[in-house]
Amino acid sequence: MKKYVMALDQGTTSSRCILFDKKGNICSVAQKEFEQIYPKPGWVEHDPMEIWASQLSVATEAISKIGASADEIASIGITNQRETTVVWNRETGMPIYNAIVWQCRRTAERIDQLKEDGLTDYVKETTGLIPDAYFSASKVAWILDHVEGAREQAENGDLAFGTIDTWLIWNLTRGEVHATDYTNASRTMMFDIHKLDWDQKILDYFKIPKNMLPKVKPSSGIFGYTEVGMFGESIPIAGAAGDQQSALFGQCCFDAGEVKNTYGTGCFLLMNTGEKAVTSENGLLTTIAASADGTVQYALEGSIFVAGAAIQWLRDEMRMIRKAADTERYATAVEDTAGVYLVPAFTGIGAPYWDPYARGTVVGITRGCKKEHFIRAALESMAYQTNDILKVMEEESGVQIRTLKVDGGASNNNFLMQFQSDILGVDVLRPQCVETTALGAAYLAGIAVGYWEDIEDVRANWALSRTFHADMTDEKRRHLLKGWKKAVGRAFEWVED
Ligand SMILES: Nc1ncnc2c1ncn2[C@@H]1O[C@H](COP(=O)(O)OP(=O)(O)O)[C@@H](O)[C@H]1O
Ligand SMILES: O=P(O)(O)OC[C@H](O)CO
Repeated sequence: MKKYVMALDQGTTSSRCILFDKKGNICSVAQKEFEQIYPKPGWVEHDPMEIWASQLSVATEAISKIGASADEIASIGITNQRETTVVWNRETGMPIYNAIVWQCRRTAERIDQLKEDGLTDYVKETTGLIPDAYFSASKVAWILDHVEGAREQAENGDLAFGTIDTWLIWNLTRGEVHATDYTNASRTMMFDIHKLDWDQKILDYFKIPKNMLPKVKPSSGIFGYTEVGMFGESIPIAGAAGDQQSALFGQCCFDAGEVKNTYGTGCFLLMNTGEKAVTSENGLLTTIAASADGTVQYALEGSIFVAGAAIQWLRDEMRMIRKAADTERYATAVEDTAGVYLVPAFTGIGAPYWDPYARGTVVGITRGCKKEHFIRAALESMAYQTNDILKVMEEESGVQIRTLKVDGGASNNNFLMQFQSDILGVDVLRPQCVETTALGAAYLAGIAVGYWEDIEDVRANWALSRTFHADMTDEKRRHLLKGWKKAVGRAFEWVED
């Protein structure tokens, strides 16, 4: 009997595997952090082999932890950090360079060139994206330009490109399947989100041969089967979606106008806009949302590059805290930040400003500034950045957002969620399961094989854990936001010559 659906959640800082049952309960979980490689300031890489090894080992661990067997697993759903780029040799299966991570800024100048070449509007209209080093296209071009012999090999058809979903599918099927889904393709800046095909003009511009690219499929459906020896039984890989689209699905935001915000390494606010691809004039992205019935749905997205990563920075580099959860205790030990603002623009700043040359800034420090104020300012920065996006989203979608569904690691922080509600002036809803990214992938894979019937079947699983109600005067909110606006202004164009 099929008891579980397996979700493989390959995030920016860790690989995770969760086995869910029919009610959406977590039955087993295994997680492993992996190395972040910073070869130069502003550059970020991962080792693709470590990503694959960690993902496989947590999958095996999650199964054995509860004594499950592979034949009890109905299907596998994959969800992943998006945009991160891997190029490998089809014959050997070996990457020709480290994965260039979504946060990496090395191709910022290449994107400046694209803008000078007058392609900004074309890229926006075709891909829904604002040209930026964040997306995969310029990363693939960088690898082809900098790895010896790579361009020639690519032209001969010897190389394959993939985002992390594609890399995992390739390895799970031992090189049988080279595929991605619509949501991941929509983050490459090479995919026409209206025609649902790779865009030849952009490929030509970056000199990327089309033969490197994976086949693009709906997010829910059979991608392939795991090789028998891997788990002792061949399991269908029946779902794949970028992690933010997967979280939107896992939060059951199936209808136009529904919104979620995920507080992970970065923070991503997505609104389902249904069959309509809403174009933003103010720094939001148009992207493809995951759906279970093969129809294409769209979303508006505000991407914040640094959220929980600022907390990791406090832990690992500043050594101010021992673990992320300690931030709540420090933040509530003081009344406010004593006027301190931290703008964590470590890798430039994303929506709605899009300045790749912005850098991290701390302002407002006085002699009385304590560690507690600093930590509180780091948490508050997530809420301020979210507010910047939510206001633009309301304006552009014409939808007034009254409640915000939240998830991701940092949504466990009660101080942050209360402050978020106060700053937005809306109710913040935290579900019982904040692993919605993995849950979304499980739903996509489970619906594809009939483990769940349809979206109505899974909607019943969504359960509220806590509502945070706004409790701040308008005057105080205005005062705090005014300070934030000034602080963000100080971070812009820091490293531009
Ligand atoms: N209680 C907490 N308070 C603040 N930040 C937290 C807390 N718990 C986790 N985080 C932050 O959330 C992030 C982990 O969330 P997760 O959803 O697992 O991220 P990802 O999928 O990007 O790896 C880390 O950056 C961590 O610093
Ligand atoms: O690893 P996360 O959860 O912060 O997500 C990363 C995003 O997919 C980047 O676009």
